[in-house]
Amino acid sequence: MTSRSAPRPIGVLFTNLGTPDDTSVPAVRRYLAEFLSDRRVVDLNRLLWLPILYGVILALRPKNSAASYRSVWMDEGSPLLVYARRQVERLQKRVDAEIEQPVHIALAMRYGNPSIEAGLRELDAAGCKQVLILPAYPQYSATTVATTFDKIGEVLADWPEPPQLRQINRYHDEPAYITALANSVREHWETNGRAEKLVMSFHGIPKRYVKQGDPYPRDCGITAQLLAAELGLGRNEYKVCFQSRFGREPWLQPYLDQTMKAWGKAGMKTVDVMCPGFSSDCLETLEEIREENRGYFEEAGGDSLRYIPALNERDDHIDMFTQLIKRELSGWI
Ligand SMILES: C=CC1=C(C)c2cc3[nH]c(cc4nc(cc5[nH]c(cc1n2)c(C)c5CCC(=O)O)C(CCC(=O)O)=C4C)c(C)c3C=C
Ligand SMILES: [Fe+2]
Ligand SMILES: [Fe+2]
Repeated sequence: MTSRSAPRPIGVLFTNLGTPDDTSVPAVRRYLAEFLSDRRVVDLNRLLWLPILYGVILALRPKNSAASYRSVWMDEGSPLLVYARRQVERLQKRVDAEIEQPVHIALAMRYGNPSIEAGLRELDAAGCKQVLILPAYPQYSATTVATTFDKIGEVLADWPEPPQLRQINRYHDEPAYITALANSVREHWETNGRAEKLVMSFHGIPKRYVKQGDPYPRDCGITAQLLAAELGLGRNEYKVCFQSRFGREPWLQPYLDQTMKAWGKAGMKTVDVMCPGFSSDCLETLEEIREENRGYFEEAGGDSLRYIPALNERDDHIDMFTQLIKRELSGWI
């Protein structure tokens, strides 16, 4: 520091995927159009994909998706955004208490609002010349993390003096993250007892992306192994599955929906399902797991699928983010 004036604040851009602004069909269509036009998400040739996207998907899907969003919407808005806001609010308090230098945390979503541009402008207005990017995805995938960095680069390409940047690519094996996950499972077991199996369900991606080099399933496997070891689970006591398949090509397997149907049919009575890849509850956990997959399991003969909530604004989750930020800011603070 060359000047003796008050130190400049350091910025943290805390990001997640994004969600529609409301549950109307036009708002969901707007969100899906932005999301599904991203080449990192759907990499098909534009001449092939855009007619399918605009002619078929955006004509049909928003109506069903809007109904699903309505079933999970909270008084304050979309769960993903509500939990992300709470995380940032709590994290800001913790960072203020633990780091002497001012650190300003801004929330931004890759698609929709608050946008990446709005988040970067908020940090700029606060005087941040150094910014740490923290995508709230524990496991790296080009479809989530890389596209966030792409968007930040795209926005900053128009700025005369972009801030100095650092980025966090993943935190899939952070001891504090594994501990927080294990705590959430143990608390669930204390209240509900233990089901016959614990399922760790991760969002899927097309297998083809993995063949092209996306390391995402490796990150998921490491999280799962560390968590199983922390909980003392044997190989037959848990299973890793992948959910949220989209389109016709093969995605990562085993598929959660097929597993739930098969287990219900085979006579299993209870199953606990958690989603260690989702830092916040959202449509994919609250609707797809707690409603849709519970239906598959129970209709096939199971008694109950019990969903273990995401880490959301838990203290141990905020502790983990605080530790991560402190470590990644070393040399700046
Ligand atoms: C089309 C391909 C998709 C890829 C690849 C993909 C990867 C991916 N997504 C998440 C996290 C989330 N996805 C969410 C919703 C969602 N995902 C897709 C498609 C792909 N995701 C769609 C079309 C949707 C929208 C909902 C729907 O219409 O079914 C969400 C929830 C958003 C919310 O508003 O609550 C999250 C979170 C990860 C982690 C990931 C790759 C690892
Ligand atoms: Fe997704
Ligand atoms: Fe889904």
